[in-house]
Amino acid sequence: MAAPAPSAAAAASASPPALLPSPFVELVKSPSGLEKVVLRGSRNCCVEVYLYGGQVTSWKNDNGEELLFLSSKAIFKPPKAIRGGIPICFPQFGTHGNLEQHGFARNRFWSIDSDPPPLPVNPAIKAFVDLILKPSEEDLKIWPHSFEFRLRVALGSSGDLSLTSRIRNTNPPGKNFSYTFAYHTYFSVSDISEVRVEGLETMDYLDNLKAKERFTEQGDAIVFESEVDKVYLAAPSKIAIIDHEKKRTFVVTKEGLPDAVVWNPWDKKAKAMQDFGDAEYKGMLCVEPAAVEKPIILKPGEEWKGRLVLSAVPSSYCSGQLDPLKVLQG
Ligand SMILES: O=P(O)(O)OC[C@H]1O[C@H](O)[C@H](O)[C@@H](O)[C@@H]1O
Repeated sequence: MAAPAPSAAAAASASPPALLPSPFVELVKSPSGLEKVVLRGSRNCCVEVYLYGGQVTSWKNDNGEELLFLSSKAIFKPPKAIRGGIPICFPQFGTHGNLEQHGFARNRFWSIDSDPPPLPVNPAIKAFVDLILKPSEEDLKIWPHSFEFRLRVALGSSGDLSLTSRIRNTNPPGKNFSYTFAYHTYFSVSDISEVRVEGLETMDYLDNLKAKERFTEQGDAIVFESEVDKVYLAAPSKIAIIDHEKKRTFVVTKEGLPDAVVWNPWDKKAKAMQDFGDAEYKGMLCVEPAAVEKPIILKPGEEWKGRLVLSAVPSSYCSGQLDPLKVLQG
């Protein structure tokens, strides 16, 4: 049976400087009392990751502009997941199973992993941190599987943010497990009605607002005029979110994650959420690389890897010069 994951306080006291050897990586206490790791890049580029949830809550570019949405009403206290940034949905996405919505990884305390198994060296990485989550005795009662979930959060020298998840089945022989997963990424946008998403045209999707019924998207880029909650199936590895007003394009690259969820709660649902401002739906959009339709199955000893890379590039697309292929092929 796996040892329970240490609490945040234990993780901090067990964090000698050797755990965070780089001057670009720092463990700090936030005003809420929760601990976060700060990754610093060139100029004002910076990423913040809470040990609570293993959750990225902030990603800033060279100019110090925030690129992720974090609600002004976010609650930084268990058992609620933090509203915004990049919550990790594991071992269940949404209501696709018997666990609580989006699983439990997003409201558990992760630890800093001082000795992770190696990942391919990427010379473009400026600063990174490795976190780990193992199930506690309580977790094993609700999901009776032993696992090691390793998460690397890395800030590239050009300001790209990457998240690499490695999930290993550490059950005894013969005990497979299956799970669904998502990087529930909240992007900050200037005005949702000025945003369009490219890469999901003509894709099939399950509509969460219509009892998960399957439909096919039309041929145009996706725009937003009302509540959206769709799981696009077998989506391409690159998706672009084009913010006309900000003249900014987010490029989302995903590996090992076939699906992509698109969510905006719009006005009515926004009002119903305790940890979300009534009008905040106008300034956010979730595009979530995910594995939802076909659960991932791991045998004991097997490891799965799922990766997300985010970059924010200036766009001149408001001038009508957009070549979608350039965006989608990088
Ligand atoms: O409120 P939460 O549990 O964080 O879920 C927020 C949203 O997450 C996903 O995008 C789901 O597709 C939505 O159905 C859900 O409403």
